[in-house]
Amino acid sequence: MTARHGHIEVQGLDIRFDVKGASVRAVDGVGFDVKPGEFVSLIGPSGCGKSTVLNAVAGFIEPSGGRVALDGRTIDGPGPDRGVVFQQYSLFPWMTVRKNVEFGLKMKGVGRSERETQARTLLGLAGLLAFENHYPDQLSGGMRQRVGIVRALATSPQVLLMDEPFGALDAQTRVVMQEILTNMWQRLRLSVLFVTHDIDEAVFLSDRILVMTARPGRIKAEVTVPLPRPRTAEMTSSASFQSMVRTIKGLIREESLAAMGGELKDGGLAGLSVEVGPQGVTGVV
Ligand SMILES: Nc1ncnc2c1ncn2[C@@H]1O[C@H](COP(=O)(O)OP(=O)(O)OP(=O)(O)O)[C@@H](O)[C@H]1O
Repeated sequence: MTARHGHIEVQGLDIRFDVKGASVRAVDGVGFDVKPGEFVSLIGPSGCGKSTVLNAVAGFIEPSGGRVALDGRTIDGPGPDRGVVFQQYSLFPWMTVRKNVEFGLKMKGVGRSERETQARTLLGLAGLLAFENHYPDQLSGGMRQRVGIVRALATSPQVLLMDEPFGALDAQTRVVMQEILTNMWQRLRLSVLFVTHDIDEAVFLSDRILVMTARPGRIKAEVTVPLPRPRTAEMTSSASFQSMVRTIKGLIREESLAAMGGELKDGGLAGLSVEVGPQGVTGVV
């Protein structure tokens, strides 16, 4: 199945925030697109503006300049064509798993039996059907986040926007969740914009990775991931996987160092030299 909708276009995106009366430039002239059915990750040093870009595509933040569009229409607010998943599980604790998934459908006016069928189909795809009548606090973190993804998918969005969705999970659960997500994505073929700090995760999941500069965030590099699909855990130890991880790590390291240099300057430490010995930093002179 080929997706025909879900083309995200970001052109010349500038975003500034007012902080204590001063204008802080978070994102500066960012441009990229996500083709229908493509999986694209945004990665970069902390504070470079990844979440800000994603929030602009979600319609939660209004751009200070530039344009964000979905299928040719300028985005001017949140909408059911975009499902969003955050790191914090935002499930309603008083609703069962299935009722949580059905919520968006109910808001759209979908009838009871159709809601139930759609929710159960997606829960089955995520391996959660046996838990449909459980409450969120009866589930593990990984299961809760799977429900969060299913809930975001329930209204059949054209685009899934994910901000560090596995950031709160332990390493093993995270790997399993990545496999589940890549399997679900392959069946549904909707466009995904995925924000992460985890380079291995970005390479494992993505068709393309956009590496951002330190703040103000721009696109520093675009890395295409040529690994075949379906992706398997074994691929992560291949030479080409590891080489991509090294390349991206190098790009982010340059930016993290640049950002720290800036912070040192901002803190009035410019001009000082750092002495580095075999045990690490030994003094500031
Ligand atoms: N609502 C806001 N008001 C003021 N400044 C903000 C706001 N949201 C973000 N910022 C600033 O914009 C910059 C980019 O933040 P953003 O959260 O997008 O970065 P990020 O790359 O997602 O960071 P991290 O990887 O640490 O989550 C940061 O300097 C942040 O402090």
